[in-house]
Amino acid sequence: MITRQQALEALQGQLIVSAQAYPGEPMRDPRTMAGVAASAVRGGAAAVRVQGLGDVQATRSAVEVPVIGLWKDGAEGVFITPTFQHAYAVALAGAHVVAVDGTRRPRPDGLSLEQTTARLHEETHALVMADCGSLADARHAADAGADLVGTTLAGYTGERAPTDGPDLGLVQEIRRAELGVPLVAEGRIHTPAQAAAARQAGADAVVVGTAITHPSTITSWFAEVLQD
Ligand SMILES: CC(=O)N[C@H](C=O)[C@@H](O)[C@H](O)[C@H](O)COP(=O)(O)O
Repeated sequence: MITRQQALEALQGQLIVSAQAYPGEPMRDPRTMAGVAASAVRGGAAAVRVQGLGDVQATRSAVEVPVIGLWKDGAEGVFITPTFQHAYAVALAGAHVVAVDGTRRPRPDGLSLEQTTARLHEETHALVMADCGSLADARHAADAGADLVGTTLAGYTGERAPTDGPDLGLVQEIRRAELGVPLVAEGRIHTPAQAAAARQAGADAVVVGTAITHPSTITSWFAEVLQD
C-alpha cells in the first residue's frame, strides 16, 4: 500500500515512464504493456503511467512503484479520463494517481474539475494529476485541488503552439507561478538531454512516453533518415 505522501515523495526529481499502445496497435494488450512498464522500472523509472483499465490492473500487479492511470475515450476535445465515472473506474482498477483532463474546457459529464477532484478524493485514495495545456489551465487545476499538474496537453489544445520538443517555456511559466503543487513535464521529451532540460526548467518530475515505449515511432525516426 503506497500512501499519498509516499507517492508524491517517490516522484520528486524522478523519471516517470508512460507506456501506451494506441487502438489497433500490435502491442495493445494489458500483459504486454505491463511488461513494458516493468521493463521501464528495471531501467530506473520511479513511476509508470498507463492507459486503460486492463493495463492499470495488469501493471499494478507487475510493478511496485506508483502507477498513474488514465482512460482515453476518443481522441479529440476532452478525452483523457473525461468524466468522473472514467476517473473513478481508473482508481478502482488500482491507480495510485488518476490522470484527468486538466484543461478549462467543459467536461462531458457537466462536472467541473473541482467537483471531479473533490469526489475522487472523497470516494477513493487516489491522487489526481491534471493534464494541462497552458499556465491558465495549471492555475485553475491547482485551485481545483489537483495534487499534481502536468504539461501533457501543451500544444494539443490550441492554447499554445506545438513545440518540436518539450514545451520548456510552459514548464518555466508554471514553475514561476508557484502554484504549490508538484509540476510534471510531459510531452515530446525525446532525449535524455531534453529530460534534463525539463528538470532544469523547473519540473519536479519528468514523463517520457514515446521515446521509450513506442517502438513503431522510434523505428520510424531511424527509418526516415535512411531513406532518400
Ligand atoms: C497528448 C496525449 O494524448 N498524450 C498522451 C497522454 O497520456 C500520450 O499519448 C503521450 O504518449 C504521453 O503524454 C507522453 O508523451 P510523449 O509520448 O510525447 O513522451
